[in-house]
Amino acid sequence: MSIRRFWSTPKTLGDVNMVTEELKNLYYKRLLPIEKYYSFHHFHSPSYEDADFDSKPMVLVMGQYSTGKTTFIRYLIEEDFPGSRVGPEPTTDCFTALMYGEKTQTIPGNALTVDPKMPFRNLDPFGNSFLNRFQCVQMPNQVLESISIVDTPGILTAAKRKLSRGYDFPAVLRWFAERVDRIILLFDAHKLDFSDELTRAFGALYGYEDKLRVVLNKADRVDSQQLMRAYGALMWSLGKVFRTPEILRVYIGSFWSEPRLMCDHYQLIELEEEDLLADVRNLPRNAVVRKLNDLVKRARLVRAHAHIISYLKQEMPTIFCKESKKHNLIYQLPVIFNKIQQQHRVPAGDFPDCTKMQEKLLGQDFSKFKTLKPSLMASLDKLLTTDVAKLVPLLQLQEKKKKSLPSVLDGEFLGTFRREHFRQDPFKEIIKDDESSEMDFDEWAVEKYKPKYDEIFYNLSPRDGKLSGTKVKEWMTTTLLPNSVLAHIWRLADVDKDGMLDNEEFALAAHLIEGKLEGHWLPKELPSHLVPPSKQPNTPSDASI
Ligand SMILES: Nc1ncnc2c1ncn2[C@@H]1O[C@H](COP(=O)(O)OP(=O)(O)OP(=O)(O)O)[C@@H](O)[C@H]1O
Ligand SMILES: [Ca+2]
Repeated sequence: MSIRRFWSTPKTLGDVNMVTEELKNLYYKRLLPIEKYYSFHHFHSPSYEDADFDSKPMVLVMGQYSTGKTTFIRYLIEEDFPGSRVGPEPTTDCFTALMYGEKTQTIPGNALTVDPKMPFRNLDPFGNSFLNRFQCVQMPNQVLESISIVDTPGILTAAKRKLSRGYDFPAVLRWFAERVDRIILLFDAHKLDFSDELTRAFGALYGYEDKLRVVLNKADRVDSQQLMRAYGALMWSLGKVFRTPEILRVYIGSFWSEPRLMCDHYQLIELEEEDLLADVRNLPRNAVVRKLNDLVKRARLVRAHAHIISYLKQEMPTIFCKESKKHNLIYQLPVIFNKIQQQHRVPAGDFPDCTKMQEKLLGQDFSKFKTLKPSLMASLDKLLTTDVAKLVPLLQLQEKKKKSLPSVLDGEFLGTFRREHFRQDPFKEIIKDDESSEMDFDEWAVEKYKPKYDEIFYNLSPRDGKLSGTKVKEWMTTTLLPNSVLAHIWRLADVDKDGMLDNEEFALAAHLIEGKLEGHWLPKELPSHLVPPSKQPNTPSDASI
């Protein structure tokens, strides 16, 4: 795809910025003072900073070890990234944030937390053992121009987890879950497994179910009967840990750029892939709405928190028995939650997890807590009612503008061929037995294989010397390569962009497919020695200098 090509263009940026600026303004003016006043950051989550509002939409990829997280990311960004390792055993032991950068570089966790331009400053409290396992890889990748992606260490089964990680893994996941736009949770259809660490990690996602997309990966490795069983088991287990399993969308697929195994549900996999990629593609468009949602969610939690803290303060005796009263209050917290709900009409869903709150309260001196400050609460109510409502027309305006943009999807080759695939490796690898080719324009690298490709070409009965997209697609899909890869090959091969292939272009397509099946990378753009002779620009002699 170059996935990027389907994302909003900078034309809408003005409005996006307007809404973002307004969100920042609301946060700093209305929310932050209350957060500070009631020590919200200590209990729940660090304060937002500019970078939290300004950063690109982020996708968190998580799941049990070896479910194909790193492979999935490589597939999304259509190239390999520094430090990535793929293998059957637990391989990734780092959180890696993949972000756009002019040049490829790796920034270690400790440096990231001091960079105000990065949205990672307040990861600091997770300590050194985490920061040593956190890094950012910047690279000039087209997909990363629109989104950032976070690769996470695989979640281990109890048997594999001999050593603890040395940092609060679920808490780190929660930190990311709060800030990202999408959480992609991978399962292996072949080896479905629910460990205790996994269940604990789910706790970290509590309240962010709306961002979650579940993937049942490697679905081509099992037959339909096994797939049905795996799907059923997955839904059952998810139902036990999530409050609203029915809204969870599960995508069945095999997300990598290798040929798939032929199976009864092959077509389903293609459709699901299309759906999930469309979802990811739409993230930049929905990013502002997501930020608004998260701000509202946070404001509601802040409101509940302010009521809890001030209630506790009010119940504390001034002089005697402070400790015993404190313990009593902590014990009664569920009842207190109930009271606040009724007295102040705070919805039950706005409250934090009671057990976690009890744990946090243990170490606190309640007498230092603050009482309810009406002016702050009024400001918060204003945020939740009028201020947010004022932003809606801005969002709609933005929505309208988007629709008027010419859809880049138009004119794209065939419905399902929306993605193309490119890799960074030097293309000469593909023509490995052509080492002698010293960029000689007279010699087309595909020429010597052309007769065998011609045979296929003429067998497909071209009309007026050309094959239509539909016919070529039919033939291409017999290779079982994912559509994303085939669409990229199509883009490279249809040199004159007329939506059809002549015999030279077809030979080129077939040559690229063969190279891919042999395990070589595809080039991003067509190198000149692969451009068919009839499509070569005019002879070099009249090229201007
Ligand atoms: N769609 C797929 N179909 C079949 N095999 C796959 C698929 N995706 C990945 N694999 C294989 O599964 C193994 C694990 O892949 P990968 O290392 O990407 O997983 P991971 O979730 O990142 O693992 P870890 O948690 O250990 O980092 C690799 O051997 C990889 O080749
Ligand atoms: Ca990995």
